[in-house]
Amino acid sequence: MPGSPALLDVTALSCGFMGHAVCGEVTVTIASGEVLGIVGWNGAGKSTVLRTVAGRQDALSGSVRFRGEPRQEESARWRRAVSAVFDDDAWFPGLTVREHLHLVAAGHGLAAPDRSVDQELAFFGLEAAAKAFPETLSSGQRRRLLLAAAFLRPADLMLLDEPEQRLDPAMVARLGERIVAAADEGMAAVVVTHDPQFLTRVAGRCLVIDDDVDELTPARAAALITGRPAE
Ligand SMILES: Nc1ncnc2c1ncn2[C@@H]1O[C@H](COP(=O)(O)OP(=O)(O)OP(=O)(O)O)[C@@H](O)[C@H]1O
Repeated sequence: MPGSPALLDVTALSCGFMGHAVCGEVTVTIASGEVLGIVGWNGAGKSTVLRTVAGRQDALSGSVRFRGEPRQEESARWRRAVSAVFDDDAWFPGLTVREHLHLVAAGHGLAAPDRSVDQELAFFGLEAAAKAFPETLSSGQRRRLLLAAAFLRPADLMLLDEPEQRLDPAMVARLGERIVAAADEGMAAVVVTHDPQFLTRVAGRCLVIDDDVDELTPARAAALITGRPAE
């Protein structure tokens, strides 16, 4: 809508530890329906930036605004709107895969929780593991469970840190389709990835994180991280 605020407005955000920035300042605006990729070498600061945007660690300086207002990481409004997947899975050891998803469905007040949970179990190929406890899952199955929980709940914005990690190629392709479909319905996403194919499949724009932070097209960013010239 003309004149309406961006969904997410990141301005001169400096991210790091103990007062030291790990990368250049980030300034970017994201609208509903946009998918922003983030790439960069190991240790460049991608996860630190995503965690800072999410409010999981304090910014050194700069701001993050959500729907035109300062993002308050502890507010129910922000947590209701934002679904995040980081590499820090934590489970209730006594709950099965299905029960974890039911917990998420109940927490977000889904109208038809049984059907929604069944759909995500099917989409993420977890039907056979529905009665398993997390500790008995493979690392890829645990990642599938994290993603199933993230997609089960409603979200206006998804923050995904290397979501393709540990997934088999068929699941990576399905995940890409799922992100694109969600964006087509208005969800915005920020996706950190090392996978050039996945990047160009899902992202409409891309930030390259380094001492300076630049915005490139996903095709150019994919060429950069694979070390070949862009076509
Ligand atoms: N808790 C921490 N305390 C201090 N420094 C940290 C901490 N976590 C990460 N760092 C440092 O911050 C820098 C950026 O780390 P970050 O995890 O954001 O990189 P990344 O781009 O996501 O890397 P990768 O591609 O390997 O996942 C690295 O030099 C890392 O050693």
